[in-house]
Amino acid sequence: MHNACIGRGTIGINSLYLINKNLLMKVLVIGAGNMGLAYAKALVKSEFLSNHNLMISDTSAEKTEELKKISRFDVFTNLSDCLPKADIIFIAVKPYHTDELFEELKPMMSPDQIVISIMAGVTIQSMKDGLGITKVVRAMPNLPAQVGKGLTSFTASDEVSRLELSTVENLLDTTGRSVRLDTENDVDASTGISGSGPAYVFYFMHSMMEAAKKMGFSVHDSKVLVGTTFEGAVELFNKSDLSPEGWMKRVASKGGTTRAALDSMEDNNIKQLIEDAAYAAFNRAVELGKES
Ligand SMILES: NC(=O)C1=CN([C@@H]2O[C@H](COP(=O)(O)OP(=O)(O)OC[C@H]3O[C@@H](n4cnc5c(N)ncnc54)[C@H](O)[C@@H]3O)[C@@H](O)[C@H]2O)C=CC1
Ligand SMILES: O=C(O)[C@@H]1CCC=N1
Repeated sequence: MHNACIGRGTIGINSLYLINKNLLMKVLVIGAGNMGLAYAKALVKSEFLSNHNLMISDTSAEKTEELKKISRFDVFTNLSDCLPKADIIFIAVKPYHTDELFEELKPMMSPDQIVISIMAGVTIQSMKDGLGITKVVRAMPNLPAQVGKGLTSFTASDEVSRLELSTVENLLDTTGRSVRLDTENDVDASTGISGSGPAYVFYFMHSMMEAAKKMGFSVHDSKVLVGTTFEGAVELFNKSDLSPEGWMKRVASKGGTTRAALDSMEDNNIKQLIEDAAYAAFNRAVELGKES
C-alpha cells in the first residue's frame, strides 16, 4: 500500500509565510531539457520566486545561447558561477550523466543546500554520497508539467525539515500537482504509472490514429478524432466519481459496437499487457537505483 499526500497546487493562508520566504531564495535548475525547462518556466511564472532568483544551467552552449535570447531567468554554462548562490538545486539531467555532474558539483556544495532530483532511479543515498550533502528530495514528475498539468511524486531524506518540505512542495506544485510518498520504492512504483505513463497514453493514441488512417481518414482528421476523444473521456473521468469500468458500461450497449471492441481487447489480454508494461518501468527504476 502506498501512502500519499496530494498537493493541489493551490495557495493557502498558511503558505503566505512561505511565499515571502521563497521570494528571497534562489533556485538553480541544472539541465535545460524537456523537464528542467518545464520547471524553470513554471517557477518564473509563479509567485514563489521573484525575477532573477531563478538560474538555469546546461552544458550545451547552443541551448544556453538560445535561452539567453528568450528567457526571463539567468542562464549559465559554468556551474561555479551559479551553484554557490543557490538555496535549492533541481537536477534535471539524464541518470547516465550523474557521475560526471556529481564529481563537478561535490567540491562546491554546502550543507544548507537542498537538492531536488527528478532523475529516474537515482537514489537518495547515492546523491548524499555523490554530493556530500544530506538534504535531498527525490522527485518523479511527468511530461504534462510542460502545460501545468504535471504530477510529481516525491520523497525526502530525514534531514529535510517540515518547513523546507513545504517550500519544496510549493515549488513542485507550480507544474501541476504533487504527491508526497513515504518511500523511494513508492517513487519507483509511481514512475511506472505517472512518470512513464504519458508515453503509454501516446502509444494508445498512436495505435488509434493508425487504425483511423487505415479506415481512410487523413492525418489531420485522425488527430482530431483521437485527440478530442481522449480529451472528452479524460474530462468525464476527472469530473465524476464513476470508475473507468462504470464509464465503459455507459459507452457499451449490449451486442453493440463498443462491446465488440472491448471483447477483442479482453480476448487479446490487453489489460495484462498494460500491467506488465507498467511493472517493466517500475522494475527498471529499481534497477537504475542499484546502478546509481
Ligand atoms: N522526459 C520525461 O518525460 C521525464 C523525465 N524525467 C527525468 O528527467 C531527467 C531529464 O530528462 P529530460 O528533460 O527528458 O532530458 P533532456 O535530454 O531533454 O535534458 C537533459 C539536459 O541536461 C543537459 N545536461 C547534461 N549534462 C549536464 C550537466 N553536467 N550540466 C548541465 N546540464 C547538463 C543536457 O544538455 C540536456 O539539455 C531524466 O533524469 C529523466 O529520468 C522524469 C520524468 C519524466
Ligand atoms: O524514461 C525515463 O527514464 C524517464 C522517467 C520517466 C519518464 N521518462
